[in-house]
Amino acid sequence: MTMSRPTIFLVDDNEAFLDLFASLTEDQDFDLNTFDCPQKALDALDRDPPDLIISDVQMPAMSGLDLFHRVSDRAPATPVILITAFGSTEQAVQAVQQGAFHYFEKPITDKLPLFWATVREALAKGQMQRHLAIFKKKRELGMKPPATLIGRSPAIQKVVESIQLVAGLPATVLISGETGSGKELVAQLIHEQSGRLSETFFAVNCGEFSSGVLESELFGHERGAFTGAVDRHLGFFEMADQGTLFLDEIGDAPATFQTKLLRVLESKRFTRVGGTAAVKSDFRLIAATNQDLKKKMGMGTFRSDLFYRINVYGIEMPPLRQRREDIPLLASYYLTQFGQRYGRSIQGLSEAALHALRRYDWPGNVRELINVIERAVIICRDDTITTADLPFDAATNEAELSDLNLVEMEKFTMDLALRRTDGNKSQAAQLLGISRKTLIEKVKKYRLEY
Ligand SMILES: Nc1ncnc2c1ncn2[C@@H]1O[C@H](COP(=O)(O)OP(=O)(O)OP(=O)(O)O)[C@@H](O)[C@H]1O
Repeated sequence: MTMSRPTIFLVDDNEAFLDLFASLTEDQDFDLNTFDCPQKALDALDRDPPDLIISDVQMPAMSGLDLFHRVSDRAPATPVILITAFGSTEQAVQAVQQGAFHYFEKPITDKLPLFWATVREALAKGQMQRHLAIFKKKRELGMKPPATLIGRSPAIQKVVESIQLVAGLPATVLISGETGSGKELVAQLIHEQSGRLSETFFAVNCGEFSSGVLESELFGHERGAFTGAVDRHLGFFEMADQGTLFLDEIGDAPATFQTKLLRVLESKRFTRVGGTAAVKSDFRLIAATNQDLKKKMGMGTFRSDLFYRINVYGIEMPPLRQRREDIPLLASYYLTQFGQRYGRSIQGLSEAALHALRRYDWPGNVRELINVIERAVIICRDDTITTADLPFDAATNEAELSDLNLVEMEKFTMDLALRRTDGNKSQAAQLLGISRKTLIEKVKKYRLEY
């Protein structure tokens, strides 16, 4: 299924008509495949469904009406236009009553403008149905607002450069990093900057589903593929055509799925579960993992050929504790966001609260920080968030100060002075009563970043 040039199957046992039709369509904006026998058309449909089928009604092996019924079973979204000769109009009318798109009486040469208009309408309807299926799914999943990557640390700057470098290339990207460190956000940014034709970005967590469900979610399934498959279901591979598919926790993908995924990535084709038709889809894959895939490869639980296929370009997300200078920026960004959401006008965080945030190790990374800020905004009674609004034990900095040793006390005070002066070292040194030179030395020693 591609959105560029549509494909039309023309089925007629009369070869002269096939030739005539082919010559009429030379300058039309679609690809025409002609079949002198309906069975051949059905076989081709199983391999690669067209966007429209135009068929004669009276044919020896199978009537156009039968062909229409079989098409509705195998590819219900494919519109069918029937062409009738004298004497077979009744069958065509019956087919239209049962859902065929339209019928025309031969000769069509005397009504070509109307015929082409109908063909275009049928193609548009087919495309609209596919768009609608994708649109519905997108609405179901909730459209994501544009991604914002906060952070000025060198580690985040490196990530931003990687995104810019790889976004426009068709390469598969593997993002690794701890949970909540922003892997999905980076994937979304790559998608936004990739210029992919469609705006679809689908995220699927491979660890969330059992093997069977994962396959049916990604490959889709045909009606009757298994108990409960009452209708055809489009999978994410198909819906992400021209867009981006983000496979999170790829390390958790079951072995059978890994094998099938490798095949899809190599051929860009797949079949729906329970189906035989080969479906084409041009999606860009971004995968993510919070596990060490090389280790899993060593243990034999992750296919090495799949690893090399997805790790064409790797991006490593640094954990938040390794870029503590981003914590105040993230905290204030999300403070504003939640302040607006909950209708609270909170000015900021107390020095001690900010200090506690900077000291904490954030095993849940940015996601955990967001939760902490949201909770703080909700419970905060004043216009400033204090350590009392923070959940973790280490937050009680005021009480904890007496426990700090002298070095930590010094670090804390310098941190405070630098923040108060917006990082102006001369002013901070003055405030602390030490020389600028000493301050610079200590800043370096304690790795205080401003
Ligand atoms: N640098 C950042 N700036 C702003 N928001 C961020 C940043 N990094 C992460 N976030 C936000 O933190 C939350 C968690 O990020 P995300 O879902 O991308 O993490 P993840 O690494 O994919 O997590 P997991 O491994 O658990 O799937 C999201 O709401 C995301 O928008």
